[in-house]
Amino acid sequence: MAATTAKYNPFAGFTENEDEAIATGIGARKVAAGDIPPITEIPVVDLAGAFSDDITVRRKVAAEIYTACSQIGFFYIKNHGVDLNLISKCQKAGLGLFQDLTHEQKMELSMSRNPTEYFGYAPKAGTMPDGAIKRRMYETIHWGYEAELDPEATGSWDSSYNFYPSDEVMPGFRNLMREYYSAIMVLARRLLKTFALGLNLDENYFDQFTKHPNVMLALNYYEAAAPQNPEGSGIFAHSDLEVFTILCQDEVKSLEVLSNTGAWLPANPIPGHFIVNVGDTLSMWTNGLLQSTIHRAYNIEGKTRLSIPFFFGADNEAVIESFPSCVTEDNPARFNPVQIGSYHKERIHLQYPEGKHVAPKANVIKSG
Ligand SMILES: O=C(O)CCC(=O)C(=O)O
Ligand SMILES: [Fe+2]
Repeated sequence: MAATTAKYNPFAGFTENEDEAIATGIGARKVAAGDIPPITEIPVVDLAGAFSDDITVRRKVAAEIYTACSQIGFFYIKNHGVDLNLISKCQKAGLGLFQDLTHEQKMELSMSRNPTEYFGYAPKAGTMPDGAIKRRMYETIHWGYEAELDPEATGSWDSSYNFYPSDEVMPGFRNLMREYYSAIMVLARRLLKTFALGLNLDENYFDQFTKHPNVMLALNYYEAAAPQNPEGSGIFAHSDLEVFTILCQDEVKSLEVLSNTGAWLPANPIPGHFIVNVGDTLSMWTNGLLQSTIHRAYNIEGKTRLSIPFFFGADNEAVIESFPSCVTEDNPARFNPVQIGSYHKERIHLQYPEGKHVAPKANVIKSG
C-alpha cells in the first residue's frame, strides 16, 4: 500500500482546522515538482463540444477536462446549456428565501425535521439534539434527488424529503428551483459521460453506479463579513465528498482553491460560467488520477453572497473502490473501499449534526 493510504482520512470532511484538512483530506496531493507543473490558474473549458454528435469532438473536450482534473481538479465551463436567465431568476429567488423569510418560516423547512435525510434548511449555527452549538459560517438549504427531474431516471422515487416554502409564502419558488434542478441534471449527466470518455472508459460507464444518485442541490447564503474577521462568514477549507460539484456563483469574489504550489488561487466568478470540481468519490475511483482539491470561501468583500452548489454523488449501494483501469504497478490501489451510502451519511453528519443519522436507504427503485 502506498503511504497515502495511512495518511488519508476519508472523514476529514469538515474540520475547522485548515492545516488538518490539508494534511489529512484527499485534496492537494500532487505537489508541483518534476513533471508536475505548478498550477497558477483555473482553466476554462468550452463545453459545447461535449454535446456534439461527433465522438471525436466529444473526446477532445473530454481530454481537456481530464487534463484539468488531473492537475488542479477545478475548471470553469461555458456553453454548458443552462439558460442564463433561469440562473439569474434562481439567484434572486434564493436570496429572497434567506432575506425575506422569518427565522420561524425557515425553521419550518429545517433539516432537523427531516426524518431520514440531510435535506432542508440549516441556520448559520445549529443547535444539536444534545444542546451543543455547531459552528457554521453560512445558512443553507438542500434538496435531494427526484427521478422526475432526471433525464436518465430509471424509475420514480419518493421525494417527500424535499422541503420548499409554500406558494403562499414564496409564489413560484418551488417550480423555479425544480426547473433549475432539471436543467442542471441534464448537464450533470453529460459531464459524467465526458469524465468517462476522458478516462478511456465507455461513455456510459458511470450508469451502473448512478441509478438513484445521491444528488444534492443547495443554496448557500453568506452574510457580509469584515476583512479582519474572515471566519465571520464563509466555508472552511474542505474537499467535496461526491463525484463532482457544479457551482454557480453570483458576482461576489470569495472562492479560493489550493494549488499544488501551496498557494490559494482565486476562483472568482466569470459571468455565464459554472465552476466544476472533482469530489473525493471520483478521486478515489480513479485512484488519485483525478484530484479532489481543497477549497474555501471567506466572504470578506463587504457584500452578501449566494452560491448554488450542485453535488452529484453516486448510489447508496455503490462502492468506492479504484477502477481496475486506474490501478497499475506504478500507481497501486491507494484507498480502502468504502460503501457510498454510509460514507455519505457520516461525512454529511460532520457538517450537519442536527440531521438524523439513520442508516441509508437501499437504492430500491420503484418501477413506473
Ligand atoms: O460557496 C462557495 O463558493 C463554495 C461552496 C462549497 O465549497 C461547498 O458548499 O462545498
Ligand atoms: Fe465545496
